[in-house]
Amino acid sequence: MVFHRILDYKRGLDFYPDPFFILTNMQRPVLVIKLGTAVITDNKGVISQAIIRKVAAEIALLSKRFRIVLVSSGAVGSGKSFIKQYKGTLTERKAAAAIGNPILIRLYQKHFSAYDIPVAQALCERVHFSRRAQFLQLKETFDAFWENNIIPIVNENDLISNVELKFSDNDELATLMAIGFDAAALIICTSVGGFMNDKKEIIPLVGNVDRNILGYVTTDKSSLGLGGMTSKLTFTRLANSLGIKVIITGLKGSSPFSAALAGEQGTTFLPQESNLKARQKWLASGSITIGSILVDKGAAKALQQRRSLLTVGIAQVQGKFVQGEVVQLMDDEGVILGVAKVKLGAAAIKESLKAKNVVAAHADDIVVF
Ligand SMILES: N[C@@H](CCC(=O)OP(=O)(O)O)C(=O)O
Repeated sequence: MVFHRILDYKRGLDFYPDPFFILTNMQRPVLVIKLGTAVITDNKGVISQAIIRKVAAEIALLSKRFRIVLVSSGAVGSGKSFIKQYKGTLTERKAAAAIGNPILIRLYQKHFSAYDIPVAQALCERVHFSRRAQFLQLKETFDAFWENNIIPIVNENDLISNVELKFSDNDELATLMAIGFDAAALIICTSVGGFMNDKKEIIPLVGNVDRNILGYVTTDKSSLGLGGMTSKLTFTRLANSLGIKVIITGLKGSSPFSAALAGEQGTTFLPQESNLKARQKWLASGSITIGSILVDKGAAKALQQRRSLLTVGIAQVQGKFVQGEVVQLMDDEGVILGVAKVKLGAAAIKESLKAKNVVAAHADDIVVF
């Protein structure tokens, strides 16, 4: 009976079990919350203590019902004033992040300690997701955090991330976390408070991130962070296609995350049914922005029929990737069809574009969304 109720809860998040019922660690679904730089920064460009206090208060409550992963940007913003004549070069950003991360984590430590909740810092790199063994280690450590009521606070390990190996932004990192942990929901907090239509009204519910929805995207983004709405929607689409609910929202009101989960605030993007196994989900989430392969109509059809990808069906190769890496597959209009772990690197594919029987990715290593 109890097990049945929890499963309902995980699937829909519409059904809240008795609040006095104590959930064991594994019964609590995973909830990933991502805070962008702009949303935690005040109008003087400083991380706001009042906002961190409010976030800590609500997460302290939610942590009784969920295993929380808090992905927080703000390291570069917290550290850049220490760099003389900061211009935002990659090296300066790395230095600023290394200075800012402990400042940021001290703030979280201070405000979570009011609820006797310790925080742990997890600085992640792309390799933690693109190598399954590394992700499984990260997973074990996070289980230890949750068993001890510790909140993991995740950010990119900016100091040693060079351009090619960087996450595109923390929206990507949060999405990879949500997919890797098969989260019940991913909440992405932005300063605009949700996804807006062309009249600047927040759309409360999106069933499918289709061309119509993508048509509302403007290229506006805050001057403080890295990720804009295009990146949010790209990752939302990926998470939805793997069965994860995404909510793009803001920090309005006293309980913004609960309001978002109840569908009262922000934009909820509904997940699709997903029968993919954990390895396939990992495959779908690994290294998704290293490169892309554009396929012709014939190859797109073959992929839908779960066949291997042959080089003859490839129209274009983008980015530098090597054998064994995971890349996006796109149709001739640039729509993402899925992902594949490639048997050949970008250069080798380009050399054999016209060859008939050269396999670029084996069917077992392809996930079509
Ligand atoms: N790792 C960087 C975050 C970069 C980033 O994605 O920022 P944002 O677009 O504000 O989420 C930092 O902590 O400043």
